[in-house]
Amino acid sequence: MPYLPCDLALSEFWLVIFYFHCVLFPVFPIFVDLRFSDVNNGSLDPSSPRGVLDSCFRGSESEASFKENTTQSESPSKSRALTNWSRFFKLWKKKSTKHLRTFHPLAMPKLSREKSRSTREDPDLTHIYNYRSSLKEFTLSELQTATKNFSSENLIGKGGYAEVYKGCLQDGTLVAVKRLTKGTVDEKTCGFLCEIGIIAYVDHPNTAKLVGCDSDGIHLVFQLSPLGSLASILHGSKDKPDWSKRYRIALGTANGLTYLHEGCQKRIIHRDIKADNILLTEDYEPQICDFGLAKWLPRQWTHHNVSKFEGTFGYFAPEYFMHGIVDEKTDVYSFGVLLLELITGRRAVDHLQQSVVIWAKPLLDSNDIRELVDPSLGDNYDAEEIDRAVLTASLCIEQSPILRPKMSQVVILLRGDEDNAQSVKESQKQTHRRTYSEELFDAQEYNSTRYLSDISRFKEIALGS
Ligand SMILES: Nc1ncnc2c1ncn2[C@@H]1O[C@H](COP(=O)(O)OP(=O)(O)OP(=O)(O)O)[C@@H](O)[C@H]1O
Repeated sequence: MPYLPCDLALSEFWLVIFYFHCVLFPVFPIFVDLRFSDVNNGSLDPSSPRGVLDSCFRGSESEASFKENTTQSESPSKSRALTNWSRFFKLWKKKSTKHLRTFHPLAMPKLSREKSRSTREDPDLTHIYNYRSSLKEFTLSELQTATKNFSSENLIGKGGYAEVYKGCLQDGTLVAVKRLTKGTVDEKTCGFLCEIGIIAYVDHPNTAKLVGCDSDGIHLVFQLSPLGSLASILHGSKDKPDWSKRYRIALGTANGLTYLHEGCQKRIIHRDIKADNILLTEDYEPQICDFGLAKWLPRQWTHHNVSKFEGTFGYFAPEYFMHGIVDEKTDVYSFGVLLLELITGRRAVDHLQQSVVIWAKPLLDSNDIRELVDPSLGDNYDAEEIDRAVLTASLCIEQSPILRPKMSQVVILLRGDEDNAQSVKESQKQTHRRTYSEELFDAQEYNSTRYLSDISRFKEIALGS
């Protein structure tokens, strides 16, 4: 999977976007909304663990919020989305009562600050241990013993920033030891603190379980996920999961994301939802991992602006790659791409660098379920679950964020939970709260053709194809 390097800095990226707009779409000045929207600078919430990490990040990014504007205009894409919503409610009436065991994210207890038992001197780690007194501190030699000195036979995963080794602790517990490999010492420390600051705080059955870390700050120790990542079983093995497992993975991931967005005391945007970052327990319960790019978002901020493009091409929401905007809806978009992977069995971007969104969009619009569904599933799937998943995916990848559901609505949509149907309907009727990115898209009269063409152009530039 092509990974967009962090060194694709915003300045270079704007050159690319400038090229789009000057050469391809000269009539739309892209900066217009940035200048004319009511943008206020926010400040870091000192109570957030991100505040602890402030010094690492201050100056590299900016955050902004704006006054909400409730006016909106109809666009072809909005009416198509409304059709999707009404298709969904029709489908709902057909009734599906089959429910998988799920965890209600909002039912999870919220973490409270416990009195620090830590005597550690590092203030950042002490702060983190305040949240999770159960975290263990390992010595490097303990981790070396556990992983057979980080031998290649224990290497189970490699990402853009880290290598992950299988390990066995002295008490027999199997763990995954993530060793940060890329960057300078300062960058590694930053990455480590950023990830641990969030992963130590979250606690949900559908998020990865941190066991501890080392005192040098370059190793994170997680519970081992015996099946590895979703990417490895969906794309890397002949024994692909059947539909009921895929459905369980979709629902569990949606629950985990709902918890991050709506169930935690702080809003957490993951920013790198993809098949490689969904780990699986032996009963195919998904666990979201890799919080290296995750962000806290104070409640009063509508969005966050990034100055560096990080993440994985194929999962980027249009407002992210066009304007660097990050909010819950950028995660919803990535989840929609993940859902398409589960339905179609295709990669977000395949070896021919074809995007699953570009491939699936016409089929989603014509509701061509037969063509969409992974041929390897044959007819072995629950048609109602597939219908719900297809509709949910098409809503999640809407180009305009306002038309994408919130993650809690995604859970309701996927479950086909009749009891909550009314509340989703009601929330759809409510006045839409416009986000900054929606203003941008309306101003540009962004349409489906331009959306697909921008994705294609971006793909060409990012992947050099
Ligand atoms: N707890 C775990 N159990 C089993 N395998 C794991 C575990 N954690 C990570 N892995 C494997 O290691 C891979 C890389 O891990 P991770 O995504 O955390 O690294 P990263 O360098 O931060 O990746 P990215 O490039 O996406 O930022 C995962 O895709 C997965 O295959």
